[in-house]
Amino acid sequence: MTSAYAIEVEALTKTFGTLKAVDGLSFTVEYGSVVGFIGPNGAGKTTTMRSLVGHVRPDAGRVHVAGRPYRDLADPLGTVGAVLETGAVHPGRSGRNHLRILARQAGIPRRRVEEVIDGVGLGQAAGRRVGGYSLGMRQRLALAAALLGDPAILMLDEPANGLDPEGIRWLREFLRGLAAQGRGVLVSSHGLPELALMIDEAVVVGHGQLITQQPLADLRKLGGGPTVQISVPEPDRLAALLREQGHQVLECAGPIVTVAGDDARSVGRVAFDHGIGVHRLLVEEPSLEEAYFRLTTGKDSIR
Ligand SMILES: Nc1ncnc2c1ncn2[C@@H]1O[C@H](COP(=O)(O)OP(=O)(O)OP(=O)(O)O)[C@@H](O)[C@H]1O
Repeated sequence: MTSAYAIEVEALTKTFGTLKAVDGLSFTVEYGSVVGFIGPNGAGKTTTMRSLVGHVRPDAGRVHVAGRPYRDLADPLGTVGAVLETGAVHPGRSGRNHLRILARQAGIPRRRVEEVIDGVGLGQAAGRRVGGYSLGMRQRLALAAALLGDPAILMLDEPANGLDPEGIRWLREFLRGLAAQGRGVLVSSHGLPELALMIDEAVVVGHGQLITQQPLADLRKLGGGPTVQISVPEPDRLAALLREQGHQVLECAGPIVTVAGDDARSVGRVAFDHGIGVHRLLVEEPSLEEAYFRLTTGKDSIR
């Protein structure tokens, strides 16, 4: 490997007319990790990914894959595989034929086609016309194409879009597997929760600028700490009693009292000791959705 980083974006800026699609953006992706590239629609994710594979010429900044600009790579297909759109496949061709044509054009041996078909679990569908493929199968086919050159770096633009829960689960396992083999993976999405179980780190962007790059575990904490939610017929009375006992009551809304921390047992005990019937008692873990919302509120950028 020629560089410590699979992907390195430094002070990238790209303007279309008067619109700054990407504005001084910097982040990195390490080998052996899956990084989520997350932001609202129009935040500049696709433009950044297209810059990384030379489809877009940056106005300023540095976009390196495996330590170099894409155009300077000796073996581009063997270095980085990108799934930036999934539409451009001849509908009358079978998935296998589509992959064979790509392989022939790139001087990749035919047997590799069967390997990638197996790798993405296209199975029987490989022999069928692409026109009849579901969105999930199209995604697998696009991934297979990106993997033809056995690249150490993968870039996927919104791969979770339109996938059912089964498809998302498959994608998660698949990307985790690629990272476990030491590959660096960048995967974009407009929501954080969708990627929660797939990624090690998140690069969050808004208006073409970096909001934060953090490990997933740290982002979770931004959603606030855990809370105990207790539903009772006398919420105001219970809230007062809890405060007397030193609990921090965060909210009293309808029948539900929300208490900071995760000590459901002692919250329940206060209700029990004072003869207050408990309808429901649960611990809410800090939510990624909340963290993402806090980070991006006011930064929606459909431009
Ligand atoms: N070729 C282009 N010409 C003009 N404007 C463009 C071009 N490509 C992108 N843009 C604009 O740049 C901004 C950033 O777009 P980009 O597609 O990079 O964002 P994104 O984060 O990928 O959003 P989405 O999730 O909607 O794809 C948008 O306002 C978009 O309309």
